[in-house]
Amino acid sequence: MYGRSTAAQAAAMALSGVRVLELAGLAPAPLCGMILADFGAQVVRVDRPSRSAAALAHGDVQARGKRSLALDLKQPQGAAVLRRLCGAADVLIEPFRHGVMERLGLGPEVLLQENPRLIYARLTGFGQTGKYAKSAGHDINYLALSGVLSKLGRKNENPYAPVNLLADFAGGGVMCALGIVIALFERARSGRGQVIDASMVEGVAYLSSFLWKSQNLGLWSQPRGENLLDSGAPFYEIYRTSDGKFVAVGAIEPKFYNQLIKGLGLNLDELPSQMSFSHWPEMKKKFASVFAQKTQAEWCSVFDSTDACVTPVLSFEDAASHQHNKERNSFIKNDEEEISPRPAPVLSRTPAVPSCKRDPFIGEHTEEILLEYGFTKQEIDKLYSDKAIELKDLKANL
Ligand SMILES: C[C@H](CCC[C@@H](C)[C@H]1CC[C@H]2[C@@H]3[C@H](O)C[C@@H]4C[C@H](O)CC[C@]4(C)[C@H]3C[C@H](O)[C@]12C)C(=O)SCCNC(=O)CCNC(=O)[C@H](O)C(C)(C)COP(=O)(O)OP(=O)(O)OC[C@H]1O[C@@H](n2cnc3c(N)ncnc32)[C@H](O)[C@@H]1OP(=O)(O)O
Repeated sequence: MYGRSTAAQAAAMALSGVRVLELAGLAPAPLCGMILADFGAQVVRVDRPSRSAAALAHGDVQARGKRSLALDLKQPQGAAVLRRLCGAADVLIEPFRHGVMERLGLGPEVLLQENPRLIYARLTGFGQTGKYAKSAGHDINYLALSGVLSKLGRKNENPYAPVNLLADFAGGGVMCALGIVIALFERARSGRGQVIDASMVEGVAYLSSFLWKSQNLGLWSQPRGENLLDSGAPFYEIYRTSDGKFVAVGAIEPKFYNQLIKGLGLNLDELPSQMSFSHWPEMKKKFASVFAQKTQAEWCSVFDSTDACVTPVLSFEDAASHQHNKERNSFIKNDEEEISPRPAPVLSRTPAVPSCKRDPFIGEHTEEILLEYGFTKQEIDKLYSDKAIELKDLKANL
């Protein structure tokens, strides 16, 4: 576990040389920037100066591999700095509601006119147009509007939002990163940037294409929580074990189902057929009573070397130390001993090399970034005295 890579590998990462400006936002944009940084992009997070309450309340925990520049965009000099930075950047990630950037004089027309190669990624909940474009919202709202939330949940219960994983991160952060990489790929051919309208409603809806396009297969013909893959089936369910832990069962195909039945010590010939929907509730009760007779570890020793599709439901701590995950170095540790998932997927020649350094403090790299982007020391001093930028301030994050 926790393998480290060399500087040469870091320099050879797939996105090395790509300059990204990420305007600080809540959960999805930081993930998007972190993915790009993990795969080698030079990501600068543009923070509000830490004097403001909004900056203090930020608490970004997805800043791995990024540097921080504290810039007051509400000041004309601050907005001018961002325009100049965008002139030399490849990607801008913008996490505000539609209209915010336009009010600051930093809309796509302005920035793309100055740098036609710029990829301007607008990561929002509802997108740039439509009735809700200017409304506030969070993951749960986007998930609801996509139609997906209506499918999630147990029988006879209200719909259930699985933390903020689906809209914020999968449909938002990851989908936006995909859009950026696609646009970078296209730019290599055309030499031109473009605007990405990454709506989390649409991102999560797109992720759910299988659900939409499989409706005619009868997979979703029952009410929520009574179908094959939404906890209706006894062989696609989570069961409690005798030590209060859980196992996940996903024995869909008959050959795997047979192994499940064998491992549970049941006799296939004495059970209703696997796909007899009307027997599913009764079968769930039977499976639950059998699983309750052994501990999680005991069930693992029954099923680990079979194809019954039974796995332990692991805590974060147990996941990081599980033999399989350790064998693949699936979790990494940074200089502060924090454990987190290794970037995925693994590229054979140019894998991600996540930074081991602690996250940046707000404004920690303001000066070095501005110098790197061609600002003179005098210009930086002037911006500082005008309070348009903030320099390293370790107190801000203590
Ligand atoms: C479910 C998730 C949300 C999870 C959030 C949690 C991760 C965090 C929420 C609370 C945090 C904790 C709390 O703060 C207490 C602790 C604080 C401590 O420091 C750290 C630990 C904490 C426990 C802390 C921990 C965590 O951080 C929390 C638990 C989501 O769904 S996230 C997805 C949200 N949606 C979007 O991102 C879609 C697009 N964005 C929007 O729709 C809006 O931005 C949004 C999210 C609705 C917010 O609206 P808001 O009115 O606030 O902003 P905007 O309209 O976009 O306008 C931005 C304004 O800010 C100005 N501005 C921006 N940058 C600068 C700058 N550099 N300088 C100056 N000004 C700037 C900009 O000009 C806009 O101003 P105007 O409104 O005047 O135009």
